[in-house]
Amino acid sequence: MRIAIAGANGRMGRMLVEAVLESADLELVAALGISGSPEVGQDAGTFLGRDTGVKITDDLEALARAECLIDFTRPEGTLAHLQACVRLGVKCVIGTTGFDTAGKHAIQEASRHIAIVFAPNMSVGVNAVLKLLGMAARLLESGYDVEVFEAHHRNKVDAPSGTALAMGEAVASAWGKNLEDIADWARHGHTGVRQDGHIGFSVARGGDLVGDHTVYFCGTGERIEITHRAGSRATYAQGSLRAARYLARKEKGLFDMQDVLAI
Ligand SMILES: NC(=O)C1=CN([C@@H]2O[C@H](COP(=O)(O)OP(=O)(O)OC[C@H]3O[C@@H](n4cnc5c(N)ncnc54)[C@H](OP(=O)(O)O)[C@@H]3O)[C@@H](O)[C@H]2O)C=CC1
Ligand SMILES: O=C(O)C1=N[C@H](C(=O)O)C[C@H](O)C1
Repeated sequence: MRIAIAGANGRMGRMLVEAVLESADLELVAALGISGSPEVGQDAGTFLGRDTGVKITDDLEALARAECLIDFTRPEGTLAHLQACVRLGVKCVIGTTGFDTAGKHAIQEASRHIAIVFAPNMSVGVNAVLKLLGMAARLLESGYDVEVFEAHHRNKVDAPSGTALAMGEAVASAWGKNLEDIADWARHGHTGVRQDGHIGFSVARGGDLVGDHTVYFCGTGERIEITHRAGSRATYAQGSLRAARYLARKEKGLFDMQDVLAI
């Protein structure tokens, strides 16, 4: 399968370039960077000391060479790339987080024309946790306060993480609620007592932390903690390649990692 990678000089982009180069069934055919970035014009494998023959380019027409784009950039970048994918008939794996409602709607709209996997976390472990959370939330609906905590590296720009939001949504949906209606996004000063049935969020940023998520179910005299810790971005890269291979069999439609993993 012919793969393009957007944000090829980013943290995830580099993991993906390396993972594609190491896989026997995938071929790197294009690497996108943004205009003005010092890496544009360099070989996509320069950071590995390798010559791949694929130069990082800011020309979206390079996508025409690919069957599938893997995009871990920023919402505005992903949406621009997605327009080119629709025009050129290229499938898309979207790992970018931080979309607003209009952005999510644009992805849904694009999926009427091309096949897309869109997921805030590509790791198998996190997607298994999302399933476990639905079960825990149903068992612990009454008498338990749910709190979602996430911690990431100092360069992350969106909060709470897309994964933390998906975890909150998994609990809210098991309770038959909309997350927006029951989320406590932050607390500061005289907050008053905690409201029953709400989901609290808290966020830490520091150093090079890859990504930790914990959901607490706090009851009387006990608490349950469901935690996922990522030790390396390789887990996201491998999940993304799995998503691209899944799309090889799809013409159009919007899928998530639960679809890819059939869980
Ligand atoms: N779904 C998942 O499993 C995961 C999702 N993510 C998400 O992926 C995204 C990227 O994360 P990460 O790799 O750490 O971020 P980085 O900042 O390391 O990389 C972002 C890349 O996108 C490029 N970029 C920035 N703005 C634009 C734009 N407007 N248009 C096109 N390209 C742009 C950057 O170029 P330059 O450096 O030149 O500015 C860089 O190459 C985030 O939203 C993050 O939350 C991250 C890990 C796992
Ligand atoms: O920015 C990151 O690093 C990560 N972002 C994703 C998110 O927002 O959930 C996934 C993972 O936690 C790493």
